[in-house]
Amino acid sequence: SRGKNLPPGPWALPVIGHLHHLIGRAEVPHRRLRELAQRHGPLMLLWLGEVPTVVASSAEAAREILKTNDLAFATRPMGRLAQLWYQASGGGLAYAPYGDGWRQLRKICTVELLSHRRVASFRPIRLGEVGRLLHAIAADAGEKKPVNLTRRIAAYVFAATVRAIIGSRNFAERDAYMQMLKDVFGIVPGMGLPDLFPSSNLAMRVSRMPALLLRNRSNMHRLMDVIIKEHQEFGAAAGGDGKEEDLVDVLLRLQKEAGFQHPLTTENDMFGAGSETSSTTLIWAMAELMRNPHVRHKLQEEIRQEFADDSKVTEEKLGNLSYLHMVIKETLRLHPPGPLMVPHECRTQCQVLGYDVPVGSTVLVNVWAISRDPASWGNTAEEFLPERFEQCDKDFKGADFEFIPFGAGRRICPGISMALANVQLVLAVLLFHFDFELPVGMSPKEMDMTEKSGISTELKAELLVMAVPRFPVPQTAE
Ligand code: HEM
Repeated sequence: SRGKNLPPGPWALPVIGHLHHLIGRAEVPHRRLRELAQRHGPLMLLWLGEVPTVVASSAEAAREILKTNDLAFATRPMGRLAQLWYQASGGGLAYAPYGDGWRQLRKICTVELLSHRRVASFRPIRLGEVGRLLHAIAADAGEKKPVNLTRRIAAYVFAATVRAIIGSRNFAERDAYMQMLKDVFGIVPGMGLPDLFPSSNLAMRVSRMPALLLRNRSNMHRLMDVIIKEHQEFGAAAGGDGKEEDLVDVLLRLQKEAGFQHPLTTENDMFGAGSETSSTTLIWAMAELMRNPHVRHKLQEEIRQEFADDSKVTEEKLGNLSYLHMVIKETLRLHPPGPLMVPHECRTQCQVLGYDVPVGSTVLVNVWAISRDPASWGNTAEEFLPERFEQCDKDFKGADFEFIPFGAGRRICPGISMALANVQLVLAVLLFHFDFELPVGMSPKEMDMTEKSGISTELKAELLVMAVPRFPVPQTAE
């Protein structure tokens, strides 16, 4: 650090560095990091065990990292757990080091897998699965029992994602796969012992995470291998029977056509990044709507007016629902599923807010703190107030860095269209077909909104509601 102007931070201890400020605390890491930033400033340097970690907690700091110095921060830190998870595949897309391999995968993702055209081609899948979701809720309502929205929504998103990726609902051991994904997503990146003390073999041996990751990795790969073999044997779905290609078909085709080395390593990323984040967003949105009945009623009125003549929701008209879009933005502002984004790493010497950022340091952007900063959002920053988006035209590309739930710059989330297609549709159909109430005896103010920490930050308690059918649920074609 000699001669360097390093970012400030709280007091540190030998060996563990600043870990005592984070570990063993009741708060989830992004909340604790905001408290520290309020005392030490919008750019801090923390030693998390052996790992120098720079934490950005203001829109200005985020802009300098993700725009001004985008290239210097374009890579990801590959901790020991990520190395175990990805092994020879080199980081899938989400953890690939910046370079040709990442560029190739990223292009495939944006042009082939997650383009607007591809997302539109999955419309029949979404409609089919949304039909199942509505029927399941109608059945719960018929029996006058509470609907477990957390489970129902997670099952919808997972099924829609599985079908987009493998082309079928028939996925051997799908519940087991879903649970394995949940376990893996429960690990906060960079916070496991082996990541905090990468030079220590003892850390690797005493942590239970390596065994959990290895077990889940080999089971998930075994299941995916069966699917890939089936696709190879029976050919692409698009081969003549008029069915759209699924994502495994596309990857296999590209690998054959261009001899790519990497493509087949992205499918687990797609399952994880695609399903956990979208279902987390939907559950937070429904929880906020239950806590704020006036917002729910206003949104319901907009949706019912738009679709009154059709007696069902159609995707083509979702673009007309301006209040729905405000509700989704407000949900992602207060509850970004990745509150600390996905970690970046500093590759070359550079300055942020006038401080020198050490080469090789892990960089966390506290998106959660930034999107609740009163300097940008005023004294209502902690409230759920979708109308605030009426006055400002913030989009998801993070132009002013006050609102970056999908990140920004080169590594911005490539799945925005896919995520929004699911979130918009599910919210619109639920609120069109049903009225929702909290179970008897529970008031909106009493709802437990505690967060559960993990790669994506979910609502800790399961969301239980009473559903009352208003418009008949359509028969699905399936
Ligand atoms: C509401 C839903 C979602 C949210 C809030 C979200 C958020 C994010 C964030 C914050 C990042 C890191 C950006 C950065 O480091 O600058 C990211 C990366 C990524 N997301 Fe998403 N995401 C969502 C849905 C999806 C979906 C549906 C997919 C794909 C099916 C997806 C695929 C990815 C991938 C592959 C990356 C890594 C990109 C790279 O490193 O180049 N995400 N996402």
